[in-house]
Amino acid sequence: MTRTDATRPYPAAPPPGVSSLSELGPFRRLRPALSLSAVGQWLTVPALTASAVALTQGEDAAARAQAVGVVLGLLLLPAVLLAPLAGLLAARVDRRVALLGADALRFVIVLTVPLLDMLPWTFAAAFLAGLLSLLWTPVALAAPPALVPDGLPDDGPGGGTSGLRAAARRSALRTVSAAAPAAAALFTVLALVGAGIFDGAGERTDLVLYANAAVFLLAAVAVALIKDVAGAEPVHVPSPLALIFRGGRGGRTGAPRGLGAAVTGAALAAGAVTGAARLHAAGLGGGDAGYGAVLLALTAGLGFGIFLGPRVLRPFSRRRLLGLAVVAGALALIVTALVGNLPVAVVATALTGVAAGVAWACGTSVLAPPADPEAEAAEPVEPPSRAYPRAVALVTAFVAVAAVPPLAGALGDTRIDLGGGVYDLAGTGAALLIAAVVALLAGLLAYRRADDRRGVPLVPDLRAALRGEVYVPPGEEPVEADEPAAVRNRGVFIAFEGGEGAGKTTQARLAAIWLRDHGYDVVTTQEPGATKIGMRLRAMLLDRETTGLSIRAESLLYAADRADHVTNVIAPALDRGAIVVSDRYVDSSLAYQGFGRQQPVDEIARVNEWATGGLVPDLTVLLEVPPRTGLNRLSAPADRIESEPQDFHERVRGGFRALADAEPERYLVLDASRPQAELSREIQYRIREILPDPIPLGTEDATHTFPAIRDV
Ligand SMILES: Nc1ncnc2c1ncn2[C@@H]1O[C@H](COP(=O)(O)OP(=O)(O)O)[C@@H](O)[C@H]1O
Ligand SMILES: Cc1cn([C@H]2C[C@H](O)[C@@H](COP(=O)(O)OP(=O)(O)O)O2)c(=O)[nH]c1=O
Repeated sequence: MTRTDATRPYPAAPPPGVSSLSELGPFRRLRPALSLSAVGQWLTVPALTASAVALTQGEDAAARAQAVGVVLGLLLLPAVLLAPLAGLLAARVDRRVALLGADALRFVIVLTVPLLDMLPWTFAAAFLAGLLSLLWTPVALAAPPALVPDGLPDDGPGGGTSGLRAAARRSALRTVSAAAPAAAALFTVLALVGAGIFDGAGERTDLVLYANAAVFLLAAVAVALIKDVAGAEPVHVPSPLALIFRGGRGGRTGAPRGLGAAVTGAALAAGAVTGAARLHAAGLGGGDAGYGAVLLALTAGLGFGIFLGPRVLRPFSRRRLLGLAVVAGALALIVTALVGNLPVAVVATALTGVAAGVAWACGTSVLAPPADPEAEAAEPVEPPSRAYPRAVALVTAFVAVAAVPPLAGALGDTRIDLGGGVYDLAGTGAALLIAAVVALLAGLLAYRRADDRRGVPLVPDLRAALRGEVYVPPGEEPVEADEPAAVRNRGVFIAFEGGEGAGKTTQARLAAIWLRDHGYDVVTTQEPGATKIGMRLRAMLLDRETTGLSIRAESLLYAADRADHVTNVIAPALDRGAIVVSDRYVDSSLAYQGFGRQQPVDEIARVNEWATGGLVPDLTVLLEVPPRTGLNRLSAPADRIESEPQDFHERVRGGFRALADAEPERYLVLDASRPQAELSREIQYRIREILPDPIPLGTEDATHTFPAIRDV
């Protein structure tokens, strides 16, 4: 059996020479400095929010809520509107100067907030801090990989310079993300200390702000002490709005079905909690410490969810889990909204965080795998496959944090008479409830769109997954191999069709390589002649010496080849969960023997349905090329069919087109005169939509092997 480790391209042990990242002195020194900056960056969020609340102390609830919304919105606004500008700046300025400058400026800005003690300056500080974070983040993510020297020996997949750079990039990402719960914890501690020392809310907030400024100062000093942060190089930061505008299904981002809805739902739930947390916690008697606890629950939950995403309920489809996670997160948010108890709100928020993290992990790793993992590993900042979901998450979170607090203020507290008693629904609770319902709808939409086990009931599917099994609905148990009519497979069947020289063989091969790189069990095959009998049939069919073969006999011989092919190659592979990529299938007979030979297409379709037991591809890629262009591409002497006149090939082309037009959702029609690389990228995007989870995840535990990978 062959084991593919392609989904885990980085070896545990780095190559000799430099055996781990921690042996790189500059990297060792930079990491704590970046950690400090990142903690400062995250701490700014609750610190400035608390400042806005303290500065609006005498005002009514709506004005305070509005101030919170403005601070949070301004913190995120630069990332939404000015991302490409930050990329340009980051590319112009020396990395060390950029890191140092961002920390020093943030030190000054945060320090002046308690000194000036004015709401407009708190707002301005939020915008400026957001702007500097936008500049700092791409530089901080690009700096660690740049510290790995060129030319390290490459003694394995992912080893050497490129392997260590990828590891450094992931380490930088972890450093920045892990700082969020650390900052929330620090804020909670500072709030508790402040509450113990000071009576006034203003002084307590000042303590947090001074501490925040001090963290930035320490970070700036730490960066200043490092001499060897490499210089600048181009950093591309795509505009989130442009990405979303272009995005969606079939857009250039190639976002698969359901991903946008899922990320919107998850980010809405997380953003709404972040926006409402300060006021909601205060309403529940929690003050700043309660606020910190909610933020800690959310951020730690998110991190845990991202870790859990690929590991939880392994036999369960990740695509199903994606929508379910969003729904679960929304339900937890409803609990936060309706139950007026701080510990319950903290626990429910942790669950919302975990669910959002699981959704993110499922969405980005399974639904949007990188088209070219190696190229993405080399990306200094953001893998392109993540750019679209990240843009959706950012813009949704922006809307949520900015809109939920003023919405809560506008709704105000409501007293509902329940007959026997009264129920008090806080304004924040009502706003969270609205956000939760929208997130719930987004989750249900994502579930509908991304589900790859439609028709399989959810509860038994979940129960089986809890037992570590894949649920097989009654009546769909594996059946005898010689009965293609009853193929009950879990795999995916992709056919490549088109005229002579269209590039079917080339693209089928490239698609198979790509799929294998992602750990899928792939069987590549072709018609006619994939089996022993098939080879003899192929010889008869294509030999130019074969003369006088009747059209019906020709059709039946192709169908006979296909029947053998399905029974002995395609069906067994699909039954074991493999992805079958076939160069030609039934459509070739319909196009060549039907349209080309001008025979009744429905009769040929009937014969083929019987021969194949009705097995239809999940996706047919039709490569369209003018017959003359295609035939000119071929180098070998023309076979019996290729030697047919031009108008025969024109009819074949028209036939393929008619078949695709009749069932557009099952076809991907491409102009095959375009460059190969472009075509294969489009094919990959489309294939992603129909991919199941990498089945080895489940099977691996049971068998400790991946299903065999073989070419037929
Ligand atoms: N998009 C393309 N543009 C130009 N040449 C191509 C393209 N795709 C394939 N080819 C070339 O055309 C020839 C036929 O390709 P092949 O994949 O064997 O076609 P088919 O299997 O459809 O007959 C090969 O030499 C291949 O390198
Ligand atoms: C599968 C199939 C192929 N054909 C023809 C098309 C091709 O000319 C030939 C298959 O030869 P092949 O060399 O495999 O063609 P290509 O590389 O273009 O895919 O058989 C039919 O006429 N009917 C069919 O059902």
